[in-house]
Amino acid sequence: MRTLTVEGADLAYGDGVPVLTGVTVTARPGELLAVTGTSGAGKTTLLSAMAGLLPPAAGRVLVDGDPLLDRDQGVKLGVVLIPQDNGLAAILTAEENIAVAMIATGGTPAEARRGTSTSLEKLGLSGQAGQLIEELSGGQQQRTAIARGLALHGDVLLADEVTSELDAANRQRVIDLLRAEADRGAAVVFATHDPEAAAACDHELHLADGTAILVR
Ligand SMILES: Nc1ncnc2c1ncn2[C@@H]1O[C@H](COP(=O)(O)OP(=O)(O)OP(=O)(O)O)[C@@H](O)[C@H]1O
Repeated sequence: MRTLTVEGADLAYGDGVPVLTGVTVTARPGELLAVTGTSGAGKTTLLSAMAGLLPPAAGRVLVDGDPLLDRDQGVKLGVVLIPQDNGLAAILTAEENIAVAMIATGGTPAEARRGTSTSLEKLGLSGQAGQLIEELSGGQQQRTAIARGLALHGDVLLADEVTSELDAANRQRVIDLLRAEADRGAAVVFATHDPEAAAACDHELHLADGTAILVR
């Protein structure tokens, strides 16, 4: 299992003013790290950098001490991102979305079949396996994206606002599943607006006014 470290990172889009400056934080195997902050504080920006999608303007993102240079390398190193906008293909079914992702990351068709059905079941979506994403509710789509993220068995799991459209029971189910990922040994980073969800994590990094402070 791998440790992801952000070291003195300034994060910006193009030549713009940095969204965050001097971010230093470590996501450790077996732990849940909440990333909190108001809308626009930079949670997605930080998770994008942790995924290898946004190279820091200054500082570094390291996976087990090696610089993370791009998303392809992130995927190879087992850094899984569940994006805020779910990132699912609308014209594929729930099970196809998961199977495609598993096969693209080296799974065999048999593993993809098993992994798809197990992960959909964990999210209470066995009955929706064959439905097109565009036919699912917002919360069902969000749960499908989580099922896909879990099926990839990442060493690092980055979950961006993945409970925003869920009812209380499903929100708790997802928090329990993220905890189970940490118990499996993954380093889990969970961006959330929800104070109760943040309280369920081992540590909390709070983003405000362009800086990141580890409050717990
Ligand atoms: N692709 C982009 N290009 C330029 N600026 C961006 C881009 N994406 C985000 N930003 C800016 O970066 C800042 C932080 O946005 P970000 O999406 O990281 O916040 P957030 O904390 O995830 O917000 P929310 O809780 O609303 O999802 C905002 O001011 C936003 O306008």
